[in-house]
Amino acid sequence: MPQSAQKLRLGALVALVVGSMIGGGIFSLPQNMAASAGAGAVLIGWAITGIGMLTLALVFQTLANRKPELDTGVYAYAKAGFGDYMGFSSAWGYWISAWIGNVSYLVLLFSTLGLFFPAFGEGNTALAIVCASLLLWGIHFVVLSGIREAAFLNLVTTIAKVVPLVLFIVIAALAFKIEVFTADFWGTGNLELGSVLNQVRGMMLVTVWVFIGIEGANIYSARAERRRDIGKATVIGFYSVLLLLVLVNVLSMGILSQPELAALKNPSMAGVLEHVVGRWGALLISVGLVISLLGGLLAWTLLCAEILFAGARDHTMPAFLRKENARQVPSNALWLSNGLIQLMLVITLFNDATYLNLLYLATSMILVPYFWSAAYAVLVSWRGETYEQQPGERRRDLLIALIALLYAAWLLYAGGIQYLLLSALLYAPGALFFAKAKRELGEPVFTLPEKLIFAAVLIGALIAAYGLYDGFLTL
Ligand SMILES: NC(=[NH2+])NCCC[C@H](N)C(=O)O
Repeated sequence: MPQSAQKLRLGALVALVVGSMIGGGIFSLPQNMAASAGAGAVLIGWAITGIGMLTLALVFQTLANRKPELDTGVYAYAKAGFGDYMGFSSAWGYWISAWIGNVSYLVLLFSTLGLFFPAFGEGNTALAIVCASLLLWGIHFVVLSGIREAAFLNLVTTIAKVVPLVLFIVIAALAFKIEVFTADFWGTGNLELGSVLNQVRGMMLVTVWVFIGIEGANIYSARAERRRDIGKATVIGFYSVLLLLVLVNVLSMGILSQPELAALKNPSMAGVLEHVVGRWGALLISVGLVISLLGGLLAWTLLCAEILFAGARDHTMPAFLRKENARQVPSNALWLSNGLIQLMLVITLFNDATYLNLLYLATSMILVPYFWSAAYAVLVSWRGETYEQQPGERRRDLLIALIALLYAAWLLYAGGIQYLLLSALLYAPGALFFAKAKRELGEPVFTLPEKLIFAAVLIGALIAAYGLYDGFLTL
């Protein structure tokens, strides 16, 4: 929640979008992708992601231009298009995704330190969780005392993440061997991977994870100097980040084989670079990543609180989340978010959940807000209220929104039933908050269609709870 009065220009908005997309994901991409896909499937997967994410970026652009009054974040689209419960659920899902994402950042941070201090292991050992908790509460009290994101901090984290990325790409391009890349191109040599369709499905959640943050400019749209720049920044940010991601991923597959990549510890970019240049490569990536993650933790902590706070202000969320402390920090929202991060860290310890498991969960939670954003863009261009003079543009926007919607639906399918059920388990308790907010307004909680939807979520949640108890589901 950058709160200075200064308005953001195009350059600053691009930096905001790119900065919110590049956090931890790219640094672990080589292993995360190889865990489920060979080179051929990776190329197909990136093609699907390229088209799908571009249409989603364009959806955010259209909505920023056509619906300027909806500037409180992604959930406002769902609420305007599909009613209060869908709006609430989008805010709830986005918020959960944001704080589970932070849990994954903490695990990745200590996994990175684990490359040098084995006691931290993969970031989920007892020692790692204790230290992660200390860091969590350190950040908590710093934010409570009123710190905001500062331009200087952003500059430092941006340099820290971009320098190692560019260096990696240059060195990896020189070390790239086409024989390595094409050996077992379709992953048939590794029976665990399954069919090509299976491989593509398996890598989909990772590709979404690395793009989370693409909606960043929309969330801060009230602060843009020119409204048109929001959409431009989103699309420019999309292309730059896509290029970096594909290069890091594809070049790695010409350095180590799929099974070798899949066996790397995260952050796997460190392992790949170490293989080429020796130990300093791992050190360089690790230093960049640790700084990037610290910046990311701060940014997403502020955002977690901001989502609940903004929701409480327009009565989507219960009123107690509106409470601010003397320093104008939404303190209840902050305590709730970080309290749940702490709980999740403990669950991570007892479930041996890894960074990869956590990012799958964080990503499946964000699919609902993305889905409703695309659906709302379909609705806006279908109804055509703001398109009176531009039938051609309306047809184009409708087509793009439909593709984005299809992509979002494919993601729900590709993510798989396990994560759908786990998401239902996390969505269901939201109803308590929703009901509280509704009661504060003196309104009935659910409309009839919403009752049916909630019933479906509840059934999913019960199956998931039983599955976790029985052991047929894990994190
Ligand atoms: N802490 C979070 N919620 N992070 C979500 C953003 C993930 C970001 N795209 C990354 O690759 O790291």
